[in-house]
Amino acid sequence: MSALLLDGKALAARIQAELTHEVRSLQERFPRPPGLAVLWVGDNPASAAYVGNKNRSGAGVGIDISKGQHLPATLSEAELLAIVDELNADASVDGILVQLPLPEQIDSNRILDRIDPDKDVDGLHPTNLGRLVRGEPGLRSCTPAGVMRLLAEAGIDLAGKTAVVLGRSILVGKPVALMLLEKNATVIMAHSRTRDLAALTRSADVVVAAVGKPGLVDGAMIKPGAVVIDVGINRITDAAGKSRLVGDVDFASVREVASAITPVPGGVGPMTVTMLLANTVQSYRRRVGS
Ligand SMILES: Nc1nc(=O)c2c([nH]1)NC[C@@H]1CN(c3ccc(C(=O)N[C@@H](CCC(=O)O)C(=O)O)cc3)C=[N+]21
Ligand SMILES: [Mg+2]
Repeated sequence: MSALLLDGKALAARIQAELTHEVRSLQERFPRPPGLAVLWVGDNPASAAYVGNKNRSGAGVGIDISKGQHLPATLSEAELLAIVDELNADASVDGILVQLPLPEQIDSNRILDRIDPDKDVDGLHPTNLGRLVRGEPGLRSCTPAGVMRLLAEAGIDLAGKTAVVLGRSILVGKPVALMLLEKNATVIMAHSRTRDLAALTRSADVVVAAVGKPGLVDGAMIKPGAVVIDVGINRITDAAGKSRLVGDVDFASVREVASAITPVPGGVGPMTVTMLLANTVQSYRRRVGS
């Protein structure tokens, strides 16, 4: 058996086309475009591809990305707080995303706490995380939202299924576990201290890997017919000395066992960017009163 490929790139393109249309028709009534400000501090290479992709896609759907900034690695916390304050007060900005990780002189939670929750398109402000825990609508983290959208579009029903989430980060593991729970999955959160990970993953109908370890999940750890979502984005140098992007899942062995699998690249990554744009449009609608 070879698993169905969950094509995030194709789905992202479709949703972005819908967003483009939506933005264009909104602009017939509201003159200003949606505005997204991405703040990237320092030169973390993991962020480079993401920022580039967001800028291209954002501009593509008609979002104004001009308030974004690439800031020096030596920036102080006070300086970053001041920039967030300015963006909070700027009526042309609907979404603010502060790229993580931040340099060590900056406390990321203090920055995230400062973002206006209604502009928090990354869904990381305590108010938006609280709404998620409560099951209320609100801005939701982009990667988890992208995972859920991929599952929904593939018609994968989660009710009563056992879902194992690998990784407990605030960016992915914790929020995706809550979203799976909201769809009535039985959710198990595994992490670096988990004993006998393979026994847990072999019991799972759905595995979401979000750890950042290439090859962590292989075919022997997967129950035949399970759905495997690979959130990992790892840049490695392969045997031929070429740099390439791989996930946390050993794609070759898992695809022979799973019923559906996301590739890396072209799976969850493009969906993350797309959910960010969707959140920006959602925030824009709210702010212009539509
Ligand atoms: N506040 C914050 N929110 C984030 O959501 C966030 C962050 N910080 N810091 C960094 C990570 C990483 N991340 C990616 C998103 C999309 C791709 C993506 O589009 N990947 C493409 C390929 C990109 C390439 O070719 O390099 C793909 O998987 O097909 C990658 C990485 C979001 N992150
Ligand atoms: Mg962990």
